[in-house]
Amino acid sequence: MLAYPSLQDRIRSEIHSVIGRDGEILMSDRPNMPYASAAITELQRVANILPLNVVHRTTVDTEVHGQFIPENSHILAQISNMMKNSSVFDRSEEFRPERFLMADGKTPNKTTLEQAVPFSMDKRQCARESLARMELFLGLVMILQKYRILPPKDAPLDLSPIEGIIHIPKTNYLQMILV
Ligand code: HEM
Repeated sequence: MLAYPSLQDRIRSEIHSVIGRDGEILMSDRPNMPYASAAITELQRVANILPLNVVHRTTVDTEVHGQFIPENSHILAQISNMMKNSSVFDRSEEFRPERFLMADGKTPNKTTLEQAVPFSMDKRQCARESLARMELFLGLVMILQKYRILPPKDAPLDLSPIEGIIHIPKTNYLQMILV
């Protein structure tokens, strides 16, 4: 998002129209901020912190789309791969929050949303997904309400992650401009 200041401006104008420049953000404001919500989903799609899911195991012989998987197989689902390569994500390398909204710019797009699965899916999906989603929403809104974030002044922006079990951002000395 840092690489797209105009997109930040669009989110900020949505924030200001709902809670103003100095208002306090509440979770009950989220339904009125469809663009900010879509931008967070897009952020998690393109910059997912978990490159691979955790390992699962089949407890019975299983078949997925005609592919037989015997009992006791270890399964490592590639969440990031799905979010990059699913056919519902048109021009998937581009950062476009609009892909999670219908043409009216407000209604959530169920087709794309159901393929954005940073928290995995079904019974073992992230146990604190709702808490993480709250933290992401409140944190992002509180920052963008007050600041325009720009890339470092004297160095190139490096958005490539430190690779590991989870992806960690590299240090970048950002500019935070009060708006
Ligand atoms: C952006 C933040 C987060 C992401 C992307 C994320 C993602 C995930 C993923 C992909 C799994 C594995 C699901 C599976 O086995 O298929 C998981 C499991 C889990 N997560 Fe998160 N998580 C996040 C934040 C959190 C937070 C803040 C907490 C706790 C405060 C948490 C608690 C857990 C727990 C307890 C499990 C294990 C669930 C189980 O095996 O039944 N997560 N998470």
